[in-house]
Amino acid sequence: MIATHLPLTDLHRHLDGNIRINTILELGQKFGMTLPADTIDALRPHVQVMSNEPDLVGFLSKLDWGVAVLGDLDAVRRVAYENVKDALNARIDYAELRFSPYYMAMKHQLPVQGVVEAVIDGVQAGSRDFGVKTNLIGIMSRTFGVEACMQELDALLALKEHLVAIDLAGDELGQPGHQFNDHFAKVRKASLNVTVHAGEAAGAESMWQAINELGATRIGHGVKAIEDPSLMEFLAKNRIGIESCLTSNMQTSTVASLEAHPVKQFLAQGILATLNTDDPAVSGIELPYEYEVAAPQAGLSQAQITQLQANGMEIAFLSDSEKAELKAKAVSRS
Ligand SMILES: O=c1[nH]cnc2c1ncn2[C@@H]1O[C@H](CO)[C@@H](O)[C@H]1O
Ligand SMILES: [Zn+2]
Repeated sequence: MIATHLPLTDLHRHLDGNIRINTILELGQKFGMTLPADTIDALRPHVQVMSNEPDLVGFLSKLDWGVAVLGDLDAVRRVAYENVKDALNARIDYAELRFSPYYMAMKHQLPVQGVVEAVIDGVQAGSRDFGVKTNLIGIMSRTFGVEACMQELDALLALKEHLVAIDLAGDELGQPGHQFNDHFAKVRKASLNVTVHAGEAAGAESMWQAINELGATRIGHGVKAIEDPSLMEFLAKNRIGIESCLTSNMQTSTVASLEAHPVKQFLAQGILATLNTDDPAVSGIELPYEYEVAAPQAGLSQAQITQLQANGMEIAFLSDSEKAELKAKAVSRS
């Protein structure tokens, strides 16, 4: 269950992994594109994971149609705006929405910095209209290599005052973190926070690299920490947050089952783990499902689930006063 006296956060949510199926259909039509199907039900298996994928890369291919229909910057703005409405519908009080402008720009060769501007615009409008507090995290999509990521980073840093952090996502096995040391030196110089997808497809060494070389203070997924007791200790002691995404981890075959997910051990160790969605539309889930169905299936007690929710406020990229304001609001409504 979700505790109403605490703010509900989603700190790991890809807005380009959360494009509504009917929006994909409408935009596909608008831009005269041939989609693999022309009804919601027939399109679903092309854009949503229906049964677990064999690996991360198989899972990620399900995001491709959503970004392929972004034919102009208005389409980007629409998708960003709808994401905030979706967050409201999921009862989220504070969302950190992340996006990869290069990936979103790719199919129709949109200007990458224009995509960043359109996302900022759409999310600001959504936040205002729907009353959900949001921040943005810029993603470098490692899948497309070192140079594309540098271009992507430059477009993001040009608008850095609208971002709270930079992330590295995509093919962790094919494009290991050490290739991105220079990129993250720039990120740190720009005084942005660092969160990195690590320990999802690759092992604990990828998490050590993200922390020690890239400067990550939070880790996306981090499932493989369980293989390294010294890393588990380090995460707890140094308050490195873990953004857990239970259903996603099953669908990418990172864990064999929810029961086998290490999030319980993370909490037992005192690690600041949190519950998040990853790619809601692609996974076919929302945050309440993760709290009410996935977390109990992962063997978590109500007290542990509430701990995960409270941890969201600990590791959010917010100032102390912003956190205090969100907490006071939650207490006053409960
Ligand atoms: O679970 C995930 N693990 C790694 N990368 C991901 C995941 N979900 C989405 N992306 C990646 O994030 C970018 C879009 O925001 C894309 O690069 C997509 O492949
Ligand atoms: Zn992710």
